[in-house]
This record gives sequence, C-alpha cells and structure tokens, in this order.
Amino acid sequence: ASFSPGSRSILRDIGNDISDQKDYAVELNSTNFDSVFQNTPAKYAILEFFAHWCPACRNYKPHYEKVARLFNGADAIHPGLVLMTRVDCAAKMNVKLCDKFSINHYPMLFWGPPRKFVGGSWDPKQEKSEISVVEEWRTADLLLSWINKQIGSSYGLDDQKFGNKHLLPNISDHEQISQAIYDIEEATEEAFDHILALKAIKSAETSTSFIRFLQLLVAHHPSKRCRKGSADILMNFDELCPSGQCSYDQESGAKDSLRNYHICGKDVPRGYYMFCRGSKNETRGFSCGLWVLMHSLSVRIEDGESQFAFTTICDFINNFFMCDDCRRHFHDMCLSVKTPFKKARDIVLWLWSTHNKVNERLKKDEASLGTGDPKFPKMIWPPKQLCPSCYLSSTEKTIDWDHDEVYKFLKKYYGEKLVSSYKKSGVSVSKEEVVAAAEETAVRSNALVVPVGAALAIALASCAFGALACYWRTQQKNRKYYHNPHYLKRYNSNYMVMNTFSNSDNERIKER
Ligand SMILES: Cc1cc2nc3c(=O)[nH]c(=O)nc-3n(C[C@H](O)[C@H](O)[C@H](O)COP(=O)(O)OP(=O)(O)OC[C@H]3O[C@@H](n4cnc5c(N)ncnc54)[C@H](O)[C@@H]3O)c2cc1C
Repeated sequence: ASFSPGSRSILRDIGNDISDQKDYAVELNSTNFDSVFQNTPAKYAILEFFAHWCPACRNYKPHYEKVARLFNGADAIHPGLVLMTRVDCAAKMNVKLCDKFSINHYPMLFWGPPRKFVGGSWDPKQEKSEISVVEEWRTADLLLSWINKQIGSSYGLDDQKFGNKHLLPNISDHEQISQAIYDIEEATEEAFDHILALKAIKSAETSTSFIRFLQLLVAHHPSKRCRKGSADILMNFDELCPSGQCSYDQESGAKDSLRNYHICGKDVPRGYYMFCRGSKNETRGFSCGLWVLMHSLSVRIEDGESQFAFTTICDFINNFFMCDDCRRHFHDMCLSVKTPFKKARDIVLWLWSTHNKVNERLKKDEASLGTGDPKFPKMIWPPKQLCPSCYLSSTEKTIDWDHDEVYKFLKKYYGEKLVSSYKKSGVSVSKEEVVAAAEETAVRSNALVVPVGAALAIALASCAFGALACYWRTQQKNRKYYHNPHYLKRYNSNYMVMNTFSNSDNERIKER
C-alpha cells in the first residue's frame, strides 16, 4: 500500500496489527524496515534492537510497551508523533540490519526522524548523524522523560485519550467541538503541506494571498503553536520567497526552504482527525478541518478586520484549496458579495450561511451518488438540538433563523469552546511589552495591510515568543509587500478595504 504523508491508513493499519498481537511497538525486520519508516506519518521514531533470548530484554518489554501505548496504534493517546519500533537481532534475517547499526549490547535504543532510518546505519565513530542513541531508557518513566526532553513535551504515562474512542456523531453535544483544536492544527499543517507539494506560492499574487492568510493565522488562530509557527514563516518570508519565488528545496540542510518550516510547529500529530474523523478513511478529515479553521478564525476577528478577513479567506481558498469544484463554487459565492463587510458579525454569518449552501448542495449530491459519510449526513446547521434558540420557526423546507442567536451561538461554539490546549512553559509577556510592540509596528507602518487587531496580535505573538520578537521587528522594516502598490491594487474596490493606522487606532491599541 502507498501512504501519503498524513495518511490515516498507516497508523490505523499498524493499530490493527497491534490489536492482534497485543503489542503496541511495531515489530520490524529486514523486509519491512525501510517501508515502515518511509511511510509513517510520525515525526520521530524510536528503534529498539533486542534479542528474544535476552532476559533483560524480556523484562524491559513491558516498560517499552507502556510508552508505545501512548504513541502507537489507532487508540494512541498522542498519535502521529513518535513511532515506536523494535527489531529482533536474534532472528537470522535481521543479522545484517543489526550489524549496520553496530549493535554491541541488548537492548539498544535509537532515536531519530523516521526517514533517517531508511537504508540507515549508525556507527559510534560517526560524527554527524541525526540518529542518536537513547541515553535514558531503563524504565518507562525514564524513557518517556527522555522523549519529553527531545520534543519539549510533558507527556505522562497515565495520560488518557482525549475524548471518545471513535467519535460517534452526537449532534446535540456542545462539548465535542473542544476536540476540534487538534483537527484545526492538523488541517492547518495539511493545507501547508498541499501548498508545498504543489509549489503553489509561485507569483506575486499567490505570495500576497499566503502572507495575508499567515497574518490572519498569527492574529487569530485558536492554537498557540500555529500562531507561533505562522509568525515564524511570516518573519522569514522575504528570505524564503524573494519576489514571490519560494524555495521548495527538499534538502534537509537548505535553510531558506519553506519545507523546513512547520506552520504549527513540528509536533502536531498527523493522521488523526478527531472531531472531523469520518467513519471511513476517505470521508471528512481535511475539508472538515478547513471549515472549522475558517469558522474559528471568523469568530475571533474584530469589526475593523472583517473585510480583510473575508478577502483573505476567499483568496486563500481560491489559490490554495486544491479541490477544483469546491474552490470554484466558493469563489462564486465570494464574488456575489457586493457590499464590503463592516462588522465581524457580517463575516461570521456569511461564512455560516455559505457553508450551509454547500451543505444543502452536497446533501442532494450525496443522496444521489451515495458518496457521503453515512454516519455524518449533511444537514442545515446548527440543528435544533444544538441551538434551539437559533430557530424562530421551521418547516420541512424552510428555516426562519434568529440571526442574533445564530451569531451568539457561533461565537460561543467556535470561540470559547475551542481553545488551545498546548502549553509551553516560559512563554509570558507583560502587557507593557505587548502595547509597546504593537505601537511600534503600527506607527511604523502607516499603510500596513495588517489591520489593527492583527497587528496587535502579531506583536503579542512575537513578544510572547521571546527571541522572535526582536527579529520580527527588524524584519518588518524590510517588508516591502505591505508598501508596494503592486500588491495592493489587485482587488476591485468593493472587494478590498485597506486599513490604515491613524492616531486614533494607536489610541485603541494603547487602550487594549
Ligand atoms: C471552502 C470549501 C468548499 C467546499 N466545496 C465543496 C464542493 O463544492 N463539493 C464537495 O463535494 N465538497 C466541498 N467541500 C467539502 C465539504 O464541504 C465537506 O467539508 C466534506 O464533505 C466533509 O463534510 P463533513 O461532514 O465533515 O462536514 P463539513 O461540511 O466539512 O463541516 C465540518 C463541521 O462544521 C460544522 N458545520 C457544518 N455546517 C456548518 C455551518 N453552516 N456553519 C458552521 N459550522 C458548520 C459541523 O460541526 C461539521 O461537522 C468544500 C469544503 C470547503 C472547506
């Protein structure tokens, strides 16, 4: 089978094998070794070399399995992050493989990016290698804290799976949305992967569209690590994509390549949608995550940013959502908006009703073609069970919405209930620092594309991420896109409202 990066199939398949064997760590041999490392969506791998006759190895197995339970298999607690594997060196077919890794005692554990193990080897005298020996491994506790140190996490052996085993639709459950933060992170990463795979930033137009979307993410992405990752790309954008020509170099050492960046950091588990998990592998997932991302952005913007957010989302879908029919339909709906949005409420409700138009169309298509997910039939949303007050009245054919109630509901559902669960220690910033940075950014950039709230949030993000802040500020001085009329003129007048900073804006920033 072939697996694309982020494919859910491989982890599910590994999961199925595991339930048969009751082992979580994946047993490798000289035949499957390369293909498993090549195809795993995990970011890191641990490889244990052992011998089945070795008593110490047998005693160690429960420790190793205790950790593997967290990361491997369909019910992994932290899926898609660390692939835990083992090779039995006492099996004849693996002798050469174990030799290549200079195994001189059992068990011996290695750590590295999975691809580095493909056709790989290890030699103690080797100076530069991305594969390293795991130093603290003797108990499950030690091994997990060693892993935590490598990836900056704080996982515990008692961590429990977040949410239901296999999400079954419960349309009246207000709390299910809180799990969507993982899906939004994954969808954000996946969108970035698609852009990279198709080298889709290739002109001034696509560059601008991408920059604007990053600005929106830096300011309003509900996940802290995605705000940080987006800020990181934004800060380095001039180097990564001079004149709109990005480097997509695959070389791991290529510093100026977009491929070396992760829009949500490098630890986002891949291959596991939760809120958006379909009952079949090929349904839901990314497109659901993308909708949820857009809704969660829309409820976070402020009045002054509404037109910016609208054009940014429309352009992003048009330029980078690789489903042709989808983006064409969506673009038509964008073009049908004749009056610029002035209030945040306008874009929240527009996105909601646009999504419902798509639902309505797909409901018919899926019924006639049988292509939908039977467990998640399309519906006009939110259903009454989820928001009774949204309905003034309804018949089978029409719904009379209470738009104020719908707006209130969406703000709560995609706002308050959907927040970053990612905590990183040492990230703190004083209010004064935020205000100073926002002011600095605002005063300098009188014709900035970034609207007030976004500038503040970017400043906040950049301050909050410590060393990035100073770099961001110096980089901003060189950022020509914002000042270049070429980049600003491409929209027709009703499709674009530029925000400029005035003294009163600066006062507002100070107040905030
Ligand atoms: C911009 C865009 C355009 C698309 N166009 C097409 C297309 O033309 N043809 C096609 O076949 N597929 C299209 N898709 C994919 C399609 O809309 C679904 O994403 C996909 O079928 C998966 O559906 P789902 O059941 O996971 O729910 P989705 O429609 O993806 O919705 C995700 C979640 O959002 C919530 N939700 C549902 N409706 C609303 C609403 N109105 N407001 C707020 N929240 C809501 C629900 O909790 C739902 O589970 C498009 C996707 C996107 C992002």
